[in-house]
Amino acid sequence: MRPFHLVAFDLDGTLVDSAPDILPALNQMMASLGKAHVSLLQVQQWLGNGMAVLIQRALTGELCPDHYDVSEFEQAQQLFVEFYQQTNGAATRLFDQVPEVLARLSQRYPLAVVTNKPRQFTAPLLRNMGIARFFSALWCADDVAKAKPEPDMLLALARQQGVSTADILLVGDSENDIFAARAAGMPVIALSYGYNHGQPIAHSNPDLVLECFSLLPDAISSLEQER
Ligand SMILES: O=C(O)COP(=O)(O)O
Ligand SMILES: [Mg+2]
Repeated sequence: MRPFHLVAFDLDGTLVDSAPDILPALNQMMASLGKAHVSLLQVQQWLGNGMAVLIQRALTGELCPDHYDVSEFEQAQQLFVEFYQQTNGAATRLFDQVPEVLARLSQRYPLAVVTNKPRQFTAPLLRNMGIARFFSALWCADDVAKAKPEPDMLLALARQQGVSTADILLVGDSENDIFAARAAGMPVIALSYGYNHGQPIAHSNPDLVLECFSLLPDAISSLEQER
């Protein structure tokens, strides 16, 4: 039995379903550039690698956007930032049981958010969803050199909090969370309901896969028992 010292959460697809606000912002961007609309399903499959990659995926229609026009991308990014500022939080919803479980876990562990979302959208969204108060640390993609799947933000969190990465549990929804956790030497639990490029998250071999957030406290206890 070895307790965790901190629990870190991914945001999009783990705590919040944000695709319903990202979709209209992306489609306003596409319309402004004279391009065809994208679908909710596409957005759900393209989320997870941060804002720049999401925009490149929308512009090319491809998950691995090798070739895109750099000046069109820069214009698109400015447009997306402007439009997402207006939609961020409007239709985004917390997944089932998120505030209840965070309230319970926060009695026991310091909690953190580690997200590929830019900070300018993350901080207001956490406040708007009423969950900012549960977190004592926040690391976003633009706070570090490389976003997840690189481990930069997980290592920065561990350094900042003076906690070994092996004593931090990451909770995420995407292979990017699993790869980052593995590279940082962190145990990781995955939620199966989030965004993972249309693939089952079990394929990325997290320590545990859960179907709903309410199962988290018991799952954390069982991982602690096995350590
Ligand atoms: O912005 C994204 O693409 C995903 O953000 P996340 O790391 O909170 O899932
Ligand atoms: Mg996510």
